[in-house]
Amino acid sequence: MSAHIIDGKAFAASVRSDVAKDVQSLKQKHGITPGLAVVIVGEDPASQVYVRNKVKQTSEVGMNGFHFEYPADTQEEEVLQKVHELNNDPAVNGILVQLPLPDHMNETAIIEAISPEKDVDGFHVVNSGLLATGGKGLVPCTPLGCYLMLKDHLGDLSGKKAIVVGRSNIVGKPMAQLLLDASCTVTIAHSRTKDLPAEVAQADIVVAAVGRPEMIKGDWIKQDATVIDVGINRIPAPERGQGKHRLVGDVEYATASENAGAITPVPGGVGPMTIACLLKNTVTATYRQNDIKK
Ligand SMILES: NC(=O)C1=CN([C@@H]2O[C@H](COP(=O)(O)OP(=O)(O)OC[C@H]3O[C@@H](n4cnc5c(N)ncnc54)[C@H](OP(=O)(O)O)[C@@H]3O)[C@@H](O)[C@H]2O)C=CC1
Ligand SMILES: Nc1nc(=O)c2c([nH]1)NC[C@@H]1CN(c3ccc(C(=O)N[C@@H](CCC(=O)O)C(=O)O)cc3)C=[N+]21
Ligand SMILES: [Mg+2]
Repeated sequence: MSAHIIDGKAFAASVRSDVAKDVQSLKQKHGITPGLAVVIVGEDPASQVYVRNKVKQTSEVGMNGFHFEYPADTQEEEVLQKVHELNNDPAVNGILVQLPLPDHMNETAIIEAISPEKDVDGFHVVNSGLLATGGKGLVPCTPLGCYLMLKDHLGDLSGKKAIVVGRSNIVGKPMAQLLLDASCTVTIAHSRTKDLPAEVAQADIVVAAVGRPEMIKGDWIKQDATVIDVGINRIPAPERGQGKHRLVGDVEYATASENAGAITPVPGGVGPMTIACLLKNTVTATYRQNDIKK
């Protein structure tokens, strides 16, 4: 059987249209236009795609976008200064500092400098702490997008066996937390996991966030499992012409589609949902900062 393809692009469009309605109502009833500030240091190619899509969609939903670009050799102090300025700017409701930062910068110090109420990435220790303890913080965009797709496709997740492959602070760990909150039985796999194929084979839900092109093989996937592929890997595509590239996920898509009940494509899966959730978090942050109940 061939898997249902979860259309992240279409789902993201519907999330954005809800966000646009909220933005309209904030403007009309409260005279507030949500503002998202994005800080980029250096030129990571993966980040460029993300930022390009984000800039366009911020204005499409009627929000203000503020962009600050710095060369790779900028001093950390200058970025910290900008973050403090944005923390104190009432026109800015959300702040995102694009990762990775250049090696000479302390990523943690910069993330922790962001006011937790404006941390729309959900990376601040206050927000990860709130997520871990069942509190009301801001949830990281990529895991939130994955979770919304899973809920939309499966409904109740309770009792399902889920595996998250990858344990980064920005994807794997918060993803596992959301699945646990939804009462899944959660396994977190990583580079030291002994028998990854056997672990994956038990899972009703597989979330792949490894960063290695198609490393999760299709024949590991249990019959009818739901597969969420977070990976964004640019690989050479000489068949498209010299020097061309294409995007693939962390899952061997063609073969996984034969076993899975449903699967997210790359591109067109998790990526668009991440941006939609960033806009959603910015609206959520705006409501909370202004003590407005939705
Ligand atoms: N679609 C989107 O919106 C987004 C996509 N991404 C993509 O998701 C992927 C993961 O991102 P991120 O979490 O930041 O990546 P990291 O590099 O921070 O983490 C990768 C994780 O994968 C684990 N890993 C590496 N090799 C193996 C292996 N052979 N077997 C099992 N586990 C392994 C690592 O284990 P260990 O901890 O032991 O080293 C680590 O926990 C990337 O492709 C990235 O581009 C990321 C963010 C957003
Ligand atoms: N502070 C911070 N927060 C992040 O959330 C963050 C980050 N830094 N750094 C980089 C990663 C990566 N990431 C992506 C989001 C969307 C797409 C995306 O829109 N992808 C589309 C289009 C891809 C294309 O066509 O090239 C898709 O998958 O369909 C990609 C990558 C967010 N990240
Ligand atoms: Mg990383």
